[in-house]
Amino acid sequence: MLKNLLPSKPGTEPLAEALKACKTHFIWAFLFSALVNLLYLTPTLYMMQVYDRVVPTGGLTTLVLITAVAVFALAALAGLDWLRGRLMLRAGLRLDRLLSGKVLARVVDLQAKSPNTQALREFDNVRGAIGGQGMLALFDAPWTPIYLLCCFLLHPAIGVLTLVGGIILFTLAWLNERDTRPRLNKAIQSQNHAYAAQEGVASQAEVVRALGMRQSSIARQIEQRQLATAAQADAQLAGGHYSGAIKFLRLVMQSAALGLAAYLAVKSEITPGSIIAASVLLSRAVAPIELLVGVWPSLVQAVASWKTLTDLFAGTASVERERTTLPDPRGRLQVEGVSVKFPDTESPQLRGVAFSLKPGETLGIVGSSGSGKTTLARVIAGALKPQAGAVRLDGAEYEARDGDELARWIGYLPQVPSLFAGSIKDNISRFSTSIGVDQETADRNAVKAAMAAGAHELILRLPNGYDTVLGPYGQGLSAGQAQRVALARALYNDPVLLVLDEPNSNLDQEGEAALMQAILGAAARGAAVVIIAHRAGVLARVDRLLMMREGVVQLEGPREEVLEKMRATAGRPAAPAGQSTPQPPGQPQQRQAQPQPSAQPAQNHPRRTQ
Ligand SMILES: Nc1ncnc2c1ncn2[C@@H]1O[C@H](COP(=O)(O)OP(=O)(O)OP(=O)(O)O)[C@@H](O)[C@H]1O
Repeated sequence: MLKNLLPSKPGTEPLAEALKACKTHFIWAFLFSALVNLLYLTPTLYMMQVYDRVVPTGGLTTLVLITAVAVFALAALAGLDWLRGRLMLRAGLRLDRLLSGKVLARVVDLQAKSPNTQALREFDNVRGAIGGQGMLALFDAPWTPIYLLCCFLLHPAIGVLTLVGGIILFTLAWLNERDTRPRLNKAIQSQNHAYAAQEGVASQAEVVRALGMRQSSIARQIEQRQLATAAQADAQLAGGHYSGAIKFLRLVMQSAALGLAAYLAVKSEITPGSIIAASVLLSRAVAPIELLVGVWPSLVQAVASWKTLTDLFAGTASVERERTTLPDPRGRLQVEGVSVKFPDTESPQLRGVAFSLKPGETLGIVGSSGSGKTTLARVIAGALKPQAGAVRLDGAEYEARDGDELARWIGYLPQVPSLFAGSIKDNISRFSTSIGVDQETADRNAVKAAMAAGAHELILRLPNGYDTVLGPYGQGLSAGQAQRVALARALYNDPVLLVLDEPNSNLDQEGEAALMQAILGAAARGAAVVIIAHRAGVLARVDRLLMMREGVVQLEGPREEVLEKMRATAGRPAAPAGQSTPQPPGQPQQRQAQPQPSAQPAQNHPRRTQ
């Protein structure tokens, strides 16, 4: 089991290194635990001395002496116990310092359908178990055999009683583990679902209110919460039966030890001092088992959380790969046979998409809803990793550059602007002052990007201009304003590749003109620009057009040639029900089912890919 817990898969190195950095803390805490457990024998030995030496002889000097020694030993015990607790707490804090940033980075990098946004909570579970009683209980466990040996030394009968009792207790602890672990795992899962649902509703509270979904969302949350609390209660009840039985058995064993020792003392097989010592020794021998049963739920939760973290790190292995520093790219984009299939879907959303773009060229991507335009934009922006194929910038695969270094060269305006809580200037400069860029440089570049996006005047008209602070999710701007600020953010630091996903969906005429200027400006300085648009205006001056259909590139080539093909295709017989072909940009939408483009194989320009 321990072997499974040690992170060995590629990508989990930071976890292994963090554990290694805390190794000294663990070793010292373990050694101190050994001393603490030895010193726990003090009361036993003290009692034996008092009953066997002081009481029969009335030797008060001896009493003072052994009392002084016992007090000293107990003080050392308390000190060492405090020290080992502190060491484990420090180990937890060190883990936090070494790993919390990396955990957050991995969460951001995770490509899964439902990223584990609770990874930090999972990490806190692990830290809590290390800094709390859980690990100390594990360190105490190996001392059970030592106390057992002491019981045998006292008298074999007392040893046998402790051994039999220990075996019964151990069996109960094992049954407890077997019964409660699946219940606890189920409880943890339901709890995570309930928290995630609650966060989802809280972040969409306005929509929930406006759509009159208050009662239904509360009912759904209560249902999930009830499932979670029922699963928790079930696990607690199952654990409670065992801990109750264990406590009962321990008390019975303690009394049985007293009785047996008294009988042996009457028979003069042990000294009277050993009577109470036998009971104390027995309870020390079984205490770690009882303690372990008590902390078991938190240990199980910590183990589950550790496994989740290991999977998270293994699933994002490429983040910390060593990479050769490459020259600055110029903006030559190559998309080679890219395929994407989202988890839990039947067929791929992108299939063998291929095209290329030179620096300074502009490409418009069109296609009906759900044809895969946004998915392709996400792949080109480096936000989504394709399952097959490659995307290259100046010949180098995206993977060849570190994620942040790659993002430095790409400007991305997603379909939903996705601004963050913070000032407008921080949003435009991508919060770069938080990673050491000086404020003056960041401000200068933010203003430059806003000017390139034609958003400078608009921002100056806001109540606090560039210092206007946005709320969570960038609240505080109109949809059009947000889109223009997000365009400025995309243009920050003059990226060589610009990916704009429906950049004009919320813009007025002035905004659209500014957008056009920004696109032409970026192309003029040599950036490759990819624009996805349903509305024709912004595509009027692109160099090339690419038409998507059901995840496949249907047409691709110089704008006029593709338009001609689309017009020609639009004159063909109607498509089967449920399918539609987008109109050439700039043409009015037809009322009837749209005609299908022909399925002829590709010929010269424009290219046709199936
Ligand atoms: N996270 C996801 N999980 C599963 N399927 C997804 C996911 N995102 C998108 N899809 C599916 O991928 C397909 C392509 O979606 P995409 O958003 O790329 O279309 P689009 O062409 O941009 O549409 P629109 O013009 O409406 O924005 C759709 O069938 C959609 O249902």
